[in-house]
Amino acid sequence: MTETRAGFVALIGEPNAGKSTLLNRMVGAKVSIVTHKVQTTRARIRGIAMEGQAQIVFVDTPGLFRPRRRLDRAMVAAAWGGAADADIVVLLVEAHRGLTEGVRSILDTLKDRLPKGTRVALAINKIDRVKAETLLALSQELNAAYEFAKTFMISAEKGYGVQDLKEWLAAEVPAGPWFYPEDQIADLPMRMIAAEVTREKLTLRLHEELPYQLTVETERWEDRKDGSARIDQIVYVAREGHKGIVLGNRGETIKAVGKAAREELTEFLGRPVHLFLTVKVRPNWLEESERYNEMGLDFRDGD
Ligand SMILES: Nc1nc2c(ncn2[C@@H]2O[C@H](COP(=O)(O)OP(=O)(O)OP(=O)(O)O)[C@@H](O)[C@H]2O)c(=O)[nH]1
Repeated sequence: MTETRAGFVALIGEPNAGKSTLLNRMVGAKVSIVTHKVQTTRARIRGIAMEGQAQIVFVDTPGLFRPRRRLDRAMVAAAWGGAADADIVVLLVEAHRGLTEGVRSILDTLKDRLPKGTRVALAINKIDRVKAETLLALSQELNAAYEFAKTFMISAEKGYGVQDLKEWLAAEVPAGPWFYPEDQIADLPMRMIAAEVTREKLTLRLHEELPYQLTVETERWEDRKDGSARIDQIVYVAREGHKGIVLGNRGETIKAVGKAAREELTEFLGRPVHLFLTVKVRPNWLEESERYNEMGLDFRDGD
């Protein structure tokens, strides 16, 4: 039996570089809604891909751009947080835009901030939009600006080169046990999506009242014979007092949140959903959250 491998890979690049498209190609279509949520929740999202005996856990970071407002700074910090935790970083550069000022500033930040020894692969994306000569020149220019571990020419949209990149990542992640058992991977994205939908509805409903130490986990997911899905989730809060806020007067807040989340999930899944929400106090939430954060199972806002 071959040895198992597992590691974290951060996809970085300017906004619109194609990170979500690439992630979806490597992980599967199911995460697309999660990455769409990045824009609204500013959460760090991960998807998981298996390649042979390797488990690749992707960190899809919010777009890296020059910080202007305070919020932007928080987003950029969150993006770099993801990159610094990773075993391997993949920088996506758009073939038709080339070495832009934005890419230059990312390269500078990589030199300054990335822990020594973290390998960075270059993926020149959207190669379907340019001629071969342009590509070679661009690859040389970029490799002169940074010492990349490897250069890939890909089209995330059309799928060119994506398998090569995935196989390389699989070989590069450290040897070691998988972070997730194989049978959990299949529905993990769906569980994450479902938890994120409820989290979003809570945010919309509670605004600034929202206890910031709050997390939603999908405990159980049952696909029923009649085609519907039963989803059980737990909303964890850190204090007894927070429980009252989330429940609301006579439970009206949690009921409204559950209804809104159920409607969105029903629409997304295209079949009836029975959603059951329970609010629980978990005082040691903070310590645990670090663990969950590491595993990519948590969706708190970045600021
Ligand atoms: N022609 C072409 N278009 C692509 C390719 N990959 C991605 N795109 C398009 O580029 C646009 C941006 O792609 P996304 O995957 O959303 O980019 P992103 O990096 O996740 O963007 P942010 O979430 O804003 O950071 C979309 O319209 C994609 O369809 C490609 O290989 N070729």
